[in-house]
Parts: sequence; structure tokens; C-alpha cells
Amino acid sequence: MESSALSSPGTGPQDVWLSSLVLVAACAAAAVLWHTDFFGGVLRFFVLFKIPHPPEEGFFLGSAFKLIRKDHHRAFSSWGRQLGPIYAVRVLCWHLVVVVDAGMANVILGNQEGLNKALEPDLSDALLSHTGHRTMFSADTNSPYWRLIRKGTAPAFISANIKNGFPDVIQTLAKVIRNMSQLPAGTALDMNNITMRIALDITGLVGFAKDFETCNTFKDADTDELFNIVKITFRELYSRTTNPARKYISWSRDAWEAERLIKKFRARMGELLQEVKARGELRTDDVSIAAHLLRLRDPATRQPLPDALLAGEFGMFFSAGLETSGNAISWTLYLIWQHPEVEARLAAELDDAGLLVTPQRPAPRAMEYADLSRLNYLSWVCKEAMRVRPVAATGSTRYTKRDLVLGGHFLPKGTMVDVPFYAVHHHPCNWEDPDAFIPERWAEPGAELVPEAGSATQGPASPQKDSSTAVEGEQRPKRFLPFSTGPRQCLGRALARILHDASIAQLVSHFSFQLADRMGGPEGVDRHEVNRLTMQPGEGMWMTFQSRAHSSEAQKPAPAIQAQRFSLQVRAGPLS
Ligand code: HEM
Repeated sequence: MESSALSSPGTGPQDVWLSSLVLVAACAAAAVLWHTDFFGGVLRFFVLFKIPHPPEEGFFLGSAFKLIRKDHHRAFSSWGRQLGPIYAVRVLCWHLVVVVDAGMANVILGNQEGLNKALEPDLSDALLSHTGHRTMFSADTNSPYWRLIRKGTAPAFISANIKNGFPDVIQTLAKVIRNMSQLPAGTALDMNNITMRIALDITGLVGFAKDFETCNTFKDADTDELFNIVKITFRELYSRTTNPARKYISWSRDAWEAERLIKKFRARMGELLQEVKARGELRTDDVSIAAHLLRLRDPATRQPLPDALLAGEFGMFFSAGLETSGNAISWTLYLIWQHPEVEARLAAELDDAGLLVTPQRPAPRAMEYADLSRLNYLSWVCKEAMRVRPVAATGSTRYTKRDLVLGGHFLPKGTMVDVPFYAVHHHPCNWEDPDAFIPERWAEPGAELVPEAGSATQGPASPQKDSSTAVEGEQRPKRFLPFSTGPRQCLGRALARILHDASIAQLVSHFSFQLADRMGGPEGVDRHEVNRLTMQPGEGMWMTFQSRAHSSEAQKPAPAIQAQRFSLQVRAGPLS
């Protein structure tokens, strides 16, 4: 019996080996699946279906076609209105959870421990990294590297240090105004090109003590100009999100050219680093971004950071500040044109401050740093423009590092959550009359925060204002998020605000702008609006301008200041 049992099928020594092998292979496969988060992916796939999805989502591809559209930020916004403040979109078997309620957005962006910035490193670092190392923009929030760079460069952006750079801001703007004044009346200029030049030269001067001199003349930009390189490479990086194969196979001329420019951008940043180093010993009063980066020491070795890392960080600061600032100024000029009463009230404020050019005052006094805090209406207009047209329209994404319940929904660990800033700014649960451009809404102190319950300015109640949306240490969440919020919020926002507000003040002080006919009116602007990493006017922002020194039209007396909020005259219907 014994021998027959031993020799029965499946129990011989070969079978024991075979079974062990199968067991080991199964364990190895399970380990690989565990390691690659396969089981988590399966769990998320089923659990996240419980969150509302757009009804028109396709069975196989989900919302893929909507998400790769150039106006996907508007789709996020209309889904938010249709589905409520938290919903999900699917592509194949992957879900992206989207939150548009300000309270929930603050939980996602403000949380340091449980969430991490979700960025495809290839995307941003293809442009920036010289070593394959992540730059600060996409490094892990809990990594010593991110903390080192963030903490080490933050002092460059405190107001006392930014103030030092204000004369450079004014000098750059003076060059632009001089060049514009010399152009024949009626000339149409692509103001988006000009505002990019302004952003480039000011970031160069304030951050790196380097004048790129693109505002010296308005010669047609060739591809060597950094803002052009950044524009083309950003377009390519965005194309790679929808078609990752482009990284490996540059089958189109565009992709090949972009790859060449990506290399060129890195080379230019390397040269800039060498130029800064060649200036010799850093002065103790040098508070530029470059000086702060050069002073950093590797905590382990106490040695300066290697050149390749530093050049990557130089590139990161340029690309973070350039398109964002340049496009933001363009959108503000456009919105001012669209709202003549806003222009008139802004001109009146600049006039009262002695900054407006008039036939009687062709050379007004120079703008000072302190003017920025005195010009209240200017600041309202600029904030409102950043609310209505936030350039980081797609927003910011985070991974949940542990299970989370948000707005009554269970989000398993590893869920990707997006906070689309355009949709947050345009959702009625956060803002009253959200599509309208109303600078006066900023008269309310604390307008950037969700209003207190029961306050007169509280918008329609959000169905999701429960304890799960409260942020620790802050009772009222932020609903104004052009620069995001939390530990990863824009580091350069103080510089960005000064660059933006001073540019608007100086340009509007000297000129009255009109949208050029070739733009096709507001419908044409909306039609060409494109969101590739930043929301931008796809065909430029062509405008004509009249000097206020000659024009009686530009000097129309300002109407009495409007106390009511909804009486502004608008050149087109509300944005949607
Ligand atoms: C209107 C202009 C700007 C806008 C709207 C803007 C917006 C943003 C946004 C939305 C983020 C991502 C935040 C997040 O992921 O939660 C960001 C990050 C960043 N921005 Fe800006 N930005 C602007 C200008 C600038 C400028 C001028 C600089 C510096 C020269 C700058 C430097 C940075 C840096 C270094 C980060 C990465 C911060 C980190 O990951 O810790 N930005 N910005």
C-alpha cells in the first residue's frame, strides 16, 4: 500500500519539485504584483466607480478624448457643475478623482503627510534635469532634496528681497513702453509675445542678475529666445502626456525640433550657471535665486551641489515663472479691454496716484514699490483676472498615500486626485456669480477665503462643507488658488504678483488697449484658447493701443465708482 501510495500520480519527487517551483513562481508573481501595486489598482478600479462619473463616458476609453482636448479645463468645470464638487473621470481602467469644492481642495493640497505631489517625472524633468534627477518641482514632498531646495531658496522671495529687484522691474517696463511709444499709431502687437519678454527679462534680472535684453527691441523672436524655447518644449511635453511614445520616436518634425530645443534649453541653463559662477565670490547681500542656490550645501557631504543639479534648478525656476507670468499678464490686459468700466476706474486710480499719462502730464512720476500696496483697485483687478483666467487651469494633482474619506467617498491609498483651479474658481459652491469678472468682490476683507457660514457674501451653500473638509489650524479654506496652497504652493508667488501688478499698472498708465480685429473678438479668443501646461491664448493676444498722452478717447473721465457689484459693462457675454 505504502509503495503504491508513494508511486501514485502527483506525489513523485519530480512532482514535489514541480509543485515547489509553481509555488515559488506564484509567490514571485504575487510579490511583483504587490510591488507594482496591481492589487491596489484592482481595488481602486472597482471602488472608485462609486464616485459619480460623466454620463457620456465611453465604455472602453472613458473620458480620454475629452481629457486630451485643448480646453479640458472647461470640461472639468462643466462636469463639476453637473456632477457636484467631487467626481471621477476614467481612462481605460484608471480613475482620476477630481475635487472642485474649495474645502476639499484644501484638504488635498494642504496635507503634508498623507498625500504627495503626483507628477510624471519625465514630463517636467525632460526639460529640466541634466542628470535624470528630479528637480524641486517634481521631487517627493517628503524628500530631503525637496526640503533643501525649497527652504534654501525661499528667502529669495521674501518681500524685503523682492523689493530690491523692483528698480529692475520698472526699468524693464520702461523699455517696453519706450519701444511701444515709437511704433506708428494703430500698430497691432502680439501682447502675449511682449508679456513673455517682460517675464523673461524680469525673472532673469531679479532672480539671476542677468539681463536677457529681449525687451530692448521687439525684433521678431527667433527660436533662441528662452521664452520661445520654453513655449515649444512645453507644447512637446504636453504632447507627450497624450502620446508617451513621442519621447522615444520623434517621427514628426515638430517632435524632433522640440527635442533639439529641450537640449538647447539645458545648454543655456548650464551656460547661465557658469556665467553666475564666473562672477566670483558671492556677496553676502546677494539675495537672488541664483545666489541662494549656489550657497546650498549637500547635508551629507557639506559640499556645494553639483553643477548638473544646479543647472536643472535654474531651468526649473525659469520654466515655472515664464509662461505662467507672461500668460497671466496677457489675460489681464484682455479682461481689462473686455470691461471698459474697469479700465476707466483703474485709470482713475492711477491718475489719483500721479501715475497716469495724460496730455497735461505726459511724463508722470516713476512708480515705486510702495505704490503696489496703495493701489487697491489695481490689486482687485489683478486678483480677479487670476481668478477668472487662472493660468495653471488644470491645477495640481496628488496621490493619496493612505486610505482617505473625502466628501463622503472612500479613496483607497494610491488614488490620484486633481484640483483643477479653473473649475474651482468657476464653481458656484465657491464663488457667487463665478463666471463674471467683478473686481469689486475683492473689496471684502478675506475674500480669498471661503466666507463664514451665514455671511452676506456666502455663495450658494456647498453640499460638502462637512468636517472632512476642514484643514487643520485653518477654519476657512482658501477658494482663490491661482498659486495653489499648502506646502507645494508656488514658491515664486510674491515675485509673480509684483511682476504682474507692476506690468498692468505701467502698461495701463501709458496706453489704452483694444483687441485687434484679427483676434475675431471674444469668441475668437475663446476659440483659440489652449491649455498646454498653462492656459494661454493659442494664437497670441494681438492688440492695438493708443497712447494716453495723445488720445482724448483714452482720457474719458472715469465714471463714479460703482458700489454695486453687478453693473459692469461687458464687451461680450460672460465666460463659461
Ligand atoms: C502668475 C504667475 C505664476 C503662477 C500662476 C504660478 C503658479 C504655480 C502653481 C499652480 C504651482 C504648483 C503648485 C502645486 O503643485 O500645488 C507653482 C509651483 C512653483 N512655482 Fe509658480 N507660478 C507663477 C510664477 C512663478 C514665478 C515667477 C516663479 C519663480 C521665478 C515660480 C516658481 C515656482 C516654483 C519653484 C514652484 C514649485 C514649488 C514646489 O514644488 O515646492 N512661479 N506655481
